[in-house]
Amino acid sequence: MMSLARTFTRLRGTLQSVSQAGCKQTSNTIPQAAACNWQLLDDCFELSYGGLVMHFDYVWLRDHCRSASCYNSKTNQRNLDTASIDLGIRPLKTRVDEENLFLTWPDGHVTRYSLPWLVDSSFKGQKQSAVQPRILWNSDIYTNAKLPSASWEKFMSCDEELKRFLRNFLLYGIAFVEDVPATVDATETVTQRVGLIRETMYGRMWNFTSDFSRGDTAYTKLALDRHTDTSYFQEPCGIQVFHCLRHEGTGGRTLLVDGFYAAEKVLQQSPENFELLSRIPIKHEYIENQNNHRNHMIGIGPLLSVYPWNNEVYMIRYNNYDRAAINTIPHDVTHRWYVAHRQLTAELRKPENELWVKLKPGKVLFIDNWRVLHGRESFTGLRQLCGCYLTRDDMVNTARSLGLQA
Ligand SMILES: C[N+](C)(C)CCCC[C@H](N)C(=O)O
Ligand SMILES: O=C(O)CCC(=O)C(=O)O
Ligand SMILES: [Fe+2]
Repeated sequence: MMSLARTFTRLRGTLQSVSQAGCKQTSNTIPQAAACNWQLLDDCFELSYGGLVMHFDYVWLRDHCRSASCYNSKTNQRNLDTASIDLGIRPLKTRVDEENLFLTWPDGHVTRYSLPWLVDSSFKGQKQSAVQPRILWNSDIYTNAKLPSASWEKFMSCDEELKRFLRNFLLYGIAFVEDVPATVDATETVTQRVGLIRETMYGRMWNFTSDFSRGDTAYTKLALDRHTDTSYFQEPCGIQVFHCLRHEGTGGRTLLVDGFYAAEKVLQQSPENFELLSRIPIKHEYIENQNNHRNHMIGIGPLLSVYPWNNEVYMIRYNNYDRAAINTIPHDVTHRWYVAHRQLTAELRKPENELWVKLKPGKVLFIDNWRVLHGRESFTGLRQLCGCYLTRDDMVNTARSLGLQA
């Protein structure tokens, strides 16, 4: 027997058309309405609008009803119990005007969707643009952009200055504030404009020298190759803040490399390698048994975390020091993974991709630890570095509150 839904197969309409349940096939062609066409397909609703052909699942459409009974617009939360929707639901009536789509459901409930909202909320609309617009850089691109540092006084008092800073930070993954008093307190104050401090086993604010007070190479005078921090967390810290309060000696420059620029090169040259890096979960580990610090952290995730619908990278974990035994894949895949890792490493190590800066008292560096790798040159003498980690959610939250896309 033909289901009721089947009778709606290929019902179609255009702007201002009204189709009735039971019409086997309707096709309206109002000339001025070319901008909006719709069609009730067997398994989804097809909408052509704003230059896009979009497909909406019927359950999705019922689930996204923003009427007062289905959605609390004061709290912006769904009231509707999604599990109560008939999985075979179809609208009985469809109507479109200049700005909206109206669907009438079998129980008489009417849902109104604004057409631009449907575009924003559709899969096609999402695929059209990056979740996070970025400018990928090598040393020349970054240097030629001549990005101004923010200045402490203005940064603390003026939202426009904070907005400029965050816009650059979101685009490039690094940003500086200068003229900050060379104290831990002022460093903490400056970070609080951006987001919330993420306390870890290293503390809230840290202030360290090469005294090996903790069981990690960071607490020595040795060079550190490019890496991301806390790759051994299930959710690595979003932002790293560095403020060099003191250095009486030589060396100790900071190395910065855009991990997404390197990942993009891998994608262009070898999609298979990119796929291995984005699909294969790898463990990172932090084991500390020293000076009464006992920690064992394990984080599992691919080197490149990507959105599956567009391959956009949103996080890189790259820390060869902290990478744990690879036991998540069989040996043949392991070998292919090493080939892919070698290609990513070669890109990350190209001298033209390296940005070297000497941190000085007063100059606070913010690093997107999900994107930009850092390292340091070996050094001599007393060097004191303070800083903290910040949560990424709260940084983008601040950015959104200032009207930035993030
Ligand atoms: C920044 N601070 C000195 C506190 C900690 C350094 C942590 C270093 C660790 N190997 C990692 O890469 O996560
Ligand atoms: O000493 C430095 O400049 C950075 C060391 C480091 O990588 C870290 O603390 O995370
Ligand atoms: Fe580090």
